[in-house]
Order: sequence, then C-alpha cells, then structure tokens
Amino acid sequence: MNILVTGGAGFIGLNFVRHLLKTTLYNITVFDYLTYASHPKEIKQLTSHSRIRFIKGSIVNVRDIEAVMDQEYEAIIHFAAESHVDKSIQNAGDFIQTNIVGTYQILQQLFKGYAKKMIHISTDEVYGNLNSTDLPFTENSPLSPNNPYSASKASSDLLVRSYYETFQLPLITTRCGNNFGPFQHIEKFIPTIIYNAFYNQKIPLYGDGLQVRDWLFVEDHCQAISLILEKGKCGEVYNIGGGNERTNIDVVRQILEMMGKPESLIEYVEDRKGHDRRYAIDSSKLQKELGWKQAFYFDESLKKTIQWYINNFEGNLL
Ligand SMILES: NC(=O)c1ccc[n+]([C@@H]2O[C@H](COP(=O)([O-])OP(=O)(O)OC[C@H]3O[C@@H](n4cnc5c(N)ncnc54)[C@H](O)[C@@H]3O)[C@@H](O)[C@H]2O)c1
Ligand SMILES: Cc1cn([C@H]2C[C@H](O)[C@@H](COP(=O)(O)OP(=O)(O)O[C@H]3O[C@H](CO)[C@@H](O)[C@H](O)[C@H]3O)O2)c(=O)[nH]c1=O
Repeated sequence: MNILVTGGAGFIGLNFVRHLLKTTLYNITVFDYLTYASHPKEIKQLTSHSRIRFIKGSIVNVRDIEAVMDQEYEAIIHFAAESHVDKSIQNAGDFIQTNIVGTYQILQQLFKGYAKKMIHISTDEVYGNLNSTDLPFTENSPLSPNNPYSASKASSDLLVRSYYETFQLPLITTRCGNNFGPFQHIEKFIPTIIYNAFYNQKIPLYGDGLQVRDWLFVEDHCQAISLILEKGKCGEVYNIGGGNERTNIDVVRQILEMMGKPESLIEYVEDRKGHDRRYAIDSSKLQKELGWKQAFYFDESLKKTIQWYINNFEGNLL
C-alpha cells in the first residue's frame, strides 16, 4: 500500500514516517519543500530504506504536486504547513500561501482519483481561546482563530469541510494540541527552554507565563493518526488531546528542575500579540468511537525529550 506524507520532513511528519516504518509495511512517499523547519539529513538517511521515497516540492506549486501523483495512494496524510505563530505575526504571507492555497492544491488532486482519502492535520488553535472555567474544546466548538497562523489553518479546515460537503471527497480532519518530542524546531517553546537551559542562556517567558497549553507527546499523536487512518470516518473531525494542561511557567520550572538548572534563567518578556490564554482538548470522541488510548505519561516523555535534545546538542547534530 502506498501512503503520501506531505510535510514529512518536519517535526510531526518525520515522527509519523518513522512510526509508519516501524508499525506497517506501507510504501511511503514523503513530499516536502525542505523549509528551515525541516530535517533534510534525517530524510536522506531514511531514503536508504527501500520503502521510503522522497520528492522535494511545494504544495503551492501544481507541477511539483503533479510529479508526486504518479501512482495511487491509499491515503494522503497532509502535515505540510507553516507552523509557528510568532512568525505568522511578523509576516502572514507564507502562511496564507502554504496553509490555505497549498491545501487547496492538494484537495484539487483528489478529484483525479490518485488517493482514496486524505487526513488533514489541523490544530486546536482554530477554536480560539478558553477561559479558566470553560470546558475543553469539542469537535463542535465554534472556529474562532485569533492569530494569522490559526486563521490560515481554520481557513484550510473550512475548505476541507466544504470539499466533503460539496463534492463528497473522502476527507477527515484532525485537531490536536501542542505536540512535544524529538525533532521539534528550536523556535518552539519546549525546545527553546531546553536549548537555552543547556547553554545557560536566559529563557524568554511571554507575559505573565500563566497561559495554559494542553501537551501531547508526538508518539501518542502518531498512534492516533494511524488509528484514524485505519478506522476514521470520512467527513468527520477528530480532536486529539494529551490531557496535560500546564501553565507555561510550570513547564519551564519542571524542565529546569529536570536539567538541574536555576530558575534565575527565566526572563519575563513582552507578551505575544493576540496571545491565547488557554487551550484544552476533549478527545472523548476519538476514545469512544475509535478506541484511542494514550500510551505515554507527560513526565516520562518530557524526560525522554530533554535527553534527546541534550544528545543532539552534545553531538553537534542540531
Ligand atoms: N507542532 C504542533 O504542536 C502542532 C499542533 C497542532 C497541529 N499541528 C499541525 O501539524 C502539522 C505539522 O506541524 P509541525 O509542527 O510538524 O510543523 P513543522 O514546521 O515542524 O514542519 C512543517 C513541514 O512542512 C514543510 N513545508 C512547509 N511549507 C511547505 C510547502 N509549501 N510544501 C511542502 N512542504 C512544506 C516544511 O519543510 C516542514 O518539513 C502542521 O499542519 C501544523 O499546523 C502542529
Ligand atoms: C517560543 C516561546 C513560546 N512561549 C509561549 C507561547 C505559548 O503560550 C506557549 C507555546 O508556544 P509555541 O511553542 O510557540 O506554541 P503555540 O503558539 O502554542 O503553537 C503550537 O501549538 C499549536 C497547537 O496548539 C500548533 O498548532 C502550532 O503549530 C504550534 O507551534 O509558550 C513563551 O513564553 N516563550 C517562548 O520563547
């Protein structure tokens, strides 16, 4: 069986490709533009595997996409995106192109029958902000994005929804919380903390540091996507949450303690514009309908993640 993974050289996509290699016999095509957020060396190594083929190209460019549509795929798992909120606040252009136009171009390919289904990987950020007493987001929560990144993802979600309703294309959307684990770009919060703590540099904490994120270990996310690939129903949205709500300050303190570093490294800095206060996800649909169970605990996974980064810093691999 052939599977196409867009964005398979990025953080979650790469973890997912490795997960598929371990747990299935699929032939996997990775399609990625190799932006600053990708891992070209890792992809090069993976292509020595007979079941992996890599094609460089952009999801915005029709010719690039057509080069990949040379065989029939059981599914397209669509990860490719610009993913960093701070970058989208500085300049939203690439986010509009990649996340909206790029998703449109991939959707257009489904008309040609090259893929039996597509799983569109989205985010809890499309639901917007929660107050401390609000219930976690369900799949029926209204879309209410507050920054250019989440607005671009919400736009792509609506396109996917409309292509299912209008054309009955075989589409599924997933929305997950903040992932953490190996291969996440250093621009994101947990890698920033580990990197700065490792090199004894100040760790920037936005605003009062009391914002809450719902953390999900990337391997749990990969297992959830595999399950949805196998059993998910077209036209549905599935939330994927870690059930690990933590304030940002608590995450920094926990990592500093695990690394034996002082809290004096924390530096409160200006808040992010439009900063959502709290995200929390209700994954009960995925649990009840498809039988998903998390396999990893937050503390243990965080320790593993810290060790992975330290090994890579020490080996000058990052
Ligand atoms: N990281 C998270 O916590 C998180 C949470 C929820 C949802 N998501 C979603 O999951 C997906 C993957 O996120 P990530 O954190 O792995 O992102 P990432 O930034 O680490 O990786 C994105 C990958 O997409 C590729 N890419 C970018 N533009 C492209 C283009 N025009 N054509 C082809 N490839 C392109 C990049 O080269 C990179 O390899 C994204 O859709 C993101 O919105 C991420
Ligand atoms: C980089 C950085 C971040 N922060 C804060 C901002 C957020 O409240 C929190 C996490 O920040 P980030 O790692 O940038 O992640 P966040 O903005 O939540 O978005 C992530 O999680 C989303 C899912 O919720 C994904 O859709 C995004 O692709 C992913 O990047 O930490 C800091 O306080 N200091 C920092 O240096």
